[in-house]
Amino acid sequence: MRSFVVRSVEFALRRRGAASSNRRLFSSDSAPERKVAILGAAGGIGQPLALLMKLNPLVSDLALYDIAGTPGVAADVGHINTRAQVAGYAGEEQLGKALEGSDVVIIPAGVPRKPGMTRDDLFNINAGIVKSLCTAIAKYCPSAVVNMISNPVNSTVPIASEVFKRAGTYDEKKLFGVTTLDVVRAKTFYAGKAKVSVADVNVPVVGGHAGITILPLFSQATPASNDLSTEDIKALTKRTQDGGTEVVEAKAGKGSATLSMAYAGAIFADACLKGLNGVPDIVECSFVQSSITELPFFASKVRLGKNGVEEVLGLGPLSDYEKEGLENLKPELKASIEKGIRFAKDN
Ligand SMILES: NC(=O)c1ccc[n+]([C@@H]2O[C@H](COP(=O)([O-])OP(=O)(O)OC[C@H]3O[C@@H](n4cnc5c(N)ncnc54)[C@H](O)[C@@H]3O)[C@@H](O)[C@H]2O)c1
Ligand SMILES: O=C(O)C[C@H](O)C(=O)O
Repeated sequence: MRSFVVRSVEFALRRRGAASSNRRLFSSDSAPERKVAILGAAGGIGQPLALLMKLNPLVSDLALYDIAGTPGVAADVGHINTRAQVAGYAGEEQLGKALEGSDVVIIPAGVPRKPGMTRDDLFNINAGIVKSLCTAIAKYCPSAVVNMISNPVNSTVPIASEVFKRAGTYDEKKLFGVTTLDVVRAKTFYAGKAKVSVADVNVPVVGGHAGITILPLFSQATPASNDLSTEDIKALTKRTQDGGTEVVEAKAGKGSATLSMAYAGAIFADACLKGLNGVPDIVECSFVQSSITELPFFASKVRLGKNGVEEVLGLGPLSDYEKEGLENLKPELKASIEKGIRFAKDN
């Protein structure tokens, strides 16, 4: 059972982007040492994400940090017989130790939505949490790649950029808003509707990570489907945009997506690690500093490499419906970005 689970996860992770010649190079025996820290590791996302990162053979050290509860999570996950050495850190006084030497820091710390809330309603609590965690990152591991999961991502990423700028450590190539869950959802919903194998599907999702700022580009979905009507595409777009709310409502007050988010976070962190390790042609969608539109941050396909972002890829050809969606999302995304920047400057 153990080897089946580990091999399945290893296979799934390697299948995504690593050429077969790289498989041996990045097996657990010869992969470079890589430390990954998860901040918020005792939470709904943090715990399953800790499990998935412990199963990733590219991770040599896994630091699990939260305000409380991490010694138990670390003891539990640490008994799994895979490569990563696990350590739990609880409380602010242990944050520095958790971060020191990290190559990748994943941040799912903060409060999740309840039914009736928008992601922006989380701003007042999560902005301060993200600001203090990023201040510590700037101090203890200024060169780390940062994967921001905490909502509202459209504002928390700009907050992080301002904190790093103020500390003199900002490297735009190393700051990522994790929008992989939007891609995961778009792939699942498209495969179901187009009746194609979900394992073969690709759908870029651009813009941001909230409501209409999430813009799936089904006109670029592969394999292409001629069977989908305009109404089908509109319904798929709306379901992808409302995917988070669908989960929040189904959980009825017990939080938002955790398991699918942990999966998405593990896929994105794995892509970052592969990029750092020099695996070629690693492309994922992410919310990054960007000049492909007039907005300073934007989610699009990004090529990952040894320094983080190697190239921010363009939008490609858009349908008229997508062009309209792009124009509609800009005012909301701009306001969320500016709100984050203002918060960081004023606090
Ligand atoms: N980017 C995405 O696609 C996406 C998807 C799902 C959820 N989220 C967001 O992720 C965040 C976490 O969601 P969750 O369901 O895991 O919530 P949760 O409440 O289950 O867990 C959050 C954890 O963060 C910890 N925490 C709070 N303040 C902290 C601090 N200062 N330092 C370290 N840890 C701290 C809490 O103790 C808790 O363990 C939310 O903001 C949610 O909206 C983002
Ligand atoms: O919807 C949420 O509040 C959580 C997350 O952003 C999601 O997309 O599931």
